[in-house]
Amino acid sequence: MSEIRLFVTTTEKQAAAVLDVMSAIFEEDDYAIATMEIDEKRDVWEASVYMMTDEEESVRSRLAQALEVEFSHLPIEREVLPDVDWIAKSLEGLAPVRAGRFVIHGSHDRDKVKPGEIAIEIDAGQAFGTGHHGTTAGCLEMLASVARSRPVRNALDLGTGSGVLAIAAWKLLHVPVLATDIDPIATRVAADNARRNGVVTGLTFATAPGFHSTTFSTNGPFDLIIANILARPLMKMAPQLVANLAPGGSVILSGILAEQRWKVLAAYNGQNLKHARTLWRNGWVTIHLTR
Ligand SMILES: C[S@@+](CC[C@H](N)C(=O)[O-])C[C@H]1O[C@@H](n2cnc3c(N)ncnc32)[C@H](O)[C@@H]1O
Repeated sequence: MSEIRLFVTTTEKQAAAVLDVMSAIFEEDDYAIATMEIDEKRDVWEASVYMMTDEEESVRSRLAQALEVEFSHLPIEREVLPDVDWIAKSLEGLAPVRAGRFVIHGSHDRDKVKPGEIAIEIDAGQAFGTGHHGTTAGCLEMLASVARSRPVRNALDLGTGSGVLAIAAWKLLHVPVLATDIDPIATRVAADNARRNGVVTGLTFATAPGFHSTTFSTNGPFDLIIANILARPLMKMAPQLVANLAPGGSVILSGILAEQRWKVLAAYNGQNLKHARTLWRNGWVTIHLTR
C-alpha cells in the first residue's frame, strides 16, 4: 500500500487556515494526518493530508466538501510518495541479516545460522520485512536490548508486515504477542511465516487500521509495543498507542527518517513517555521510549 498526499498550494496564512479545516475533519482518523510545509524551491506553502489507505476517494470527497465553503478556488493536488514501496524494499538483498542475537535468512540459507543465534526464516514475498531494511534491523537490535533491561510479559507488533518482529519477540521472550496490520495480505503472510518458524501458539494475528479493533483491549495492555510504520501515523496515533501501554512499559518506534525524529519525540513526550535510546541505521532511526 502506498502513502498518498492530497494537498493544496497557497500562501502561508491561507495554508494555516486550510490546515485547521483539514485537522478538524481528520482528527478521529488513524490513517490520515494533516500538516503544512513550505516548498522552498517554489516558495509556496502546501497544506496536506497524508494517508496510507484504500479509501483515498472517500478522503478526497470529505476534503473537497470541507474546503468547498471558503477554499473551493484551491485545486486539490495528489502525490504518491515513493518511500513506502514496502514490497519492493522487502525484495532488496537476499543474504542473511544479523541484528542483536537475531539472524534473518531465506530458506536457501538455513546452513548459515551459527550456534547461539536466534534464527528467523523469511523469504522475500508479499509483505515488508526481510530484515534488510534499516528500520526492521533497528527494531530487532532494540528489541534485544530492551529484553535485557526490562521484564516483558506480553508484546504488540503494530504494522507487522511479514511478521518478522512478532516472531522475533516470541522467540526471544516466550510471551504472548499480538501482531496487527492494516493490510490483510500482510497478516496472512505473517501467519504463514509464523507457522514456518514453528510458532504455533502464543502469537495472535489481526487485521486492523491503527488501534481500531477490540483485539487490543482483549490482549492488552502491553509491556512492549513495537511499531515500525511511518513518522506521521506514529505521531497521530501517540495517544492511543500510549493508552494501550502497561505501566512501566516500553515502546520501540521506527519507520522514522533522521530529520523527523524530533517531531515524533515531541508527540510521545507529550504523552509522558521518556526517551531511552535512539539507534541509527542507513538514515532511519529507531527510538526506545519508556513510561
Ligand atoms: C515498514 S512495514 C514494517 C513491517 C515489519 N514490522 C518490519 O519491521 O519489517 C510497515 C507495515 O505497517 C503497516 N501499516 C501501515 N499503516 C498502518 C496502520 N495505520 N495500522 C496498522 N498497520 C499499518 C503496513 O501495511 C506495513 O505492513
